[in-house]
Amino acid sequence: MSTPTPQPARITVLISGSGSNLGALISACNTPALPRARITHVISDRKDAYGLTRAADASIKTTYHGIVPYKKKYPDHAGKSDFHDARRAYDADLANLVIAGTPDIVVCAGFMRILTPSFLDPVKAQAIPIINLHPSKPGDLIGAGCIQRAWDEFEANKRTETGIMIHYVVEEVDMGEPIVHETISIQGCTSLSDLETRIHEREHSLIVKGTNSALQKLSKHGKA
Ligand SMILES: Nc1nc2c(c(=O)[nH]1)N[C@@H](CN(C=O)c1ccc(C(=O)N[C@@H](CCC(=O)O)C(=O)O)cc1)CN2
Ligand SMILES: NCC(=O)N[C@@H]1O[C@H](COP(=O)([O-])[O-])[C@@H](O)[C@H]1O
Repeated sequence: MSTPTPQPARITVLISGSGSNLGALISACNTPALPRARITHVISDRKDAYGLTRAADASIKTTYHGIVPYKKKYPDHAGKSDFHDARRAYDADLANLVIAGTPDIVVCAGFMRILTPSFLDPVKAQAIPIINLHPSKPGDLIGAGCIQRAWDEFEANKRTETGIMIHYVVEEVDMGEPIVHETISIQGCTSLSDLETRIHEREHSLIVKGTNSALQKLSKHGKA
């Protein structure tokens, strides 16, 4: 009896912006860099994210999942500044959206929302790993705006390098186990834009390498 051909790994990608890293993943699918893989769903929290266009142009299912209806349904109470209830309801519905697509893995590629346990727990219960691209070395800069902060510290002679990493997503933001990471020298950059270009160029190969590494780990455990 012949061995059945393994089905391609199903990838869901979360985005918020241009989607150049999504584009790198789309181009890499079913090449030696990312074999037997296909992106089956792209979800954005921003309606104007150009990444949605990149996905549609590649005939990939897209969903816009915005926060505004949740903020309207759960108005802030007692001055809760970061709208806990709205965020939890948003994340619970995002988890349902993701799970319905039966992915083998979720990749955050410039997804600019902090994910709460209302998302993390249901997805983890389905044994779906979540990984994230972050423009910093492990344990260095945390959160949004890290490229700007690295540039500001370089200009203040407080650092000469930064980095990029792909890491597993856990509740503590940007503190999940690194999968792959690279150090990037800032020396020679003459502007923030220079540094952003240098970082983006290196991210596009790292996100493919990190996604493939996470999928290989899954297949070793017979999950993908
Ligand atoms: N629980 C986790 N959620 C997310 C992680 C993570 O590691 N754990 N990684 C991020 C991506 N990310 C950095 O890599 C990141 C993105 C956004 C923010 C943030 O402060 N977002 C604000 C909203 C900002 C905005 O609307 O412009 C917020 O959510 O209040 C921090 C880190 C993906 N999520
Ligand atoms: N904290 C997360 C974060 O800052 N992510 C950053 O968002 C950009 C997405 O670019 P893209 O939309 O062109 O792929 C990337 O530079 C990535 O490092």
